[in-house]
Amino acid sequence: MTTPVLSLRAVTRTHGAGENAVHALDGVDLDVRAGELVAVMGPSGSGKSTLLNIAGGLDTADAGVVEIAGTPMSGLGPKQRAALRRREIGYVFQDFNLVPALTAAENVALPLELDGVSARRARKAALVALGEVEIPELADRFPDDMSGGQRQRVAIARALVGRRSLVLADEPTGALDSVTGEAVMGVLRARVDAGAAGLLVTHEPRFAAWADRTIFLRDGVVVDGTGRRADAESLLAASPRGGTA
Ligand SMILES: Nc1ncnc2c1ncn2[C@@H]1O[C@H](COP(=O)(O)OP(=O)(O)OP(=O)(O)O)[C@@H](O)[C@H]1O
Repeated sequence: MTTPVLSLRAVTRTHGAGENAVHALDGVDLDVRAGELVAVMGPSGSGKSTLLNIAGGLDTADAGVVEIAGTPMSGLGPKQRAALRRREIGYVFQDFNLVPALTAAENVALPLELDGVSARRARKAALVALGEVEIPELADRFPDDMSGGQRQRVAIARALVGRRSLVLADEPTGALDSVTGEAVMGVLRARVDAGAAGLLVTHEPRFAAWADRTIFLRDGVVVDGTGRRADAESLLAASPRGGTA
């Protein structure tokens, strides 16, 4: 079997300390392979965003191992980690995180330019990505002059630009009407079918149905259908699309 693009083993993350300690993740095992989209569901506060942040190198685990394409995150210094994030990982945030002073194309080109790609090549790649999310005509428009759905598409184009191998999406359909939400899922699914690995946090079963499998978090633990801690083997094996781990 190929090396997973994302691999988590016994990952634990506690926020705060002492009486206020919150075990946001408690012994999580997960593999996501190229061509696979995994949905993460669970109640508010169950650790979904923490899982995504750790998978994307925005937060670090207290214990356990996180590997991106076989490279342990813990072995990288801050600069190497930032470079890995920019090159390999696309992240769609709940609140878009677009830079208001930059146009759509400039927002999308930004991660490439930060990585040393020339402005011309970065713009070209940004226009391709904006075409993929079907808003090429908005390339020179600023975020404040767009609808929520259009802004979300820009955010997705930014996560997809430059062929990232791992796409992490935290409620990417959150602010959208259902038609636009389905379209966004279609874009994400297409990129995964083209070879990326995808991890999607969603509250909505109809969006999770686009995934190859769904894992459920409760109080920082991956649970099975009965609410008990899921055994690692069932978690690491892919099941049919829309199936549960
Ligand atoms: N920076 C932080 N400091 C302290 N506690 C935190 C921090 N970030 C998250 N938590 C706590 O960790 C737990 C998991 O939070 P997380 O945001 O990962 O949950 P979630 O499942 O994404 O929730 P939601 O669906 O509401 O976004 C929660 O109890 C939360 O209050």
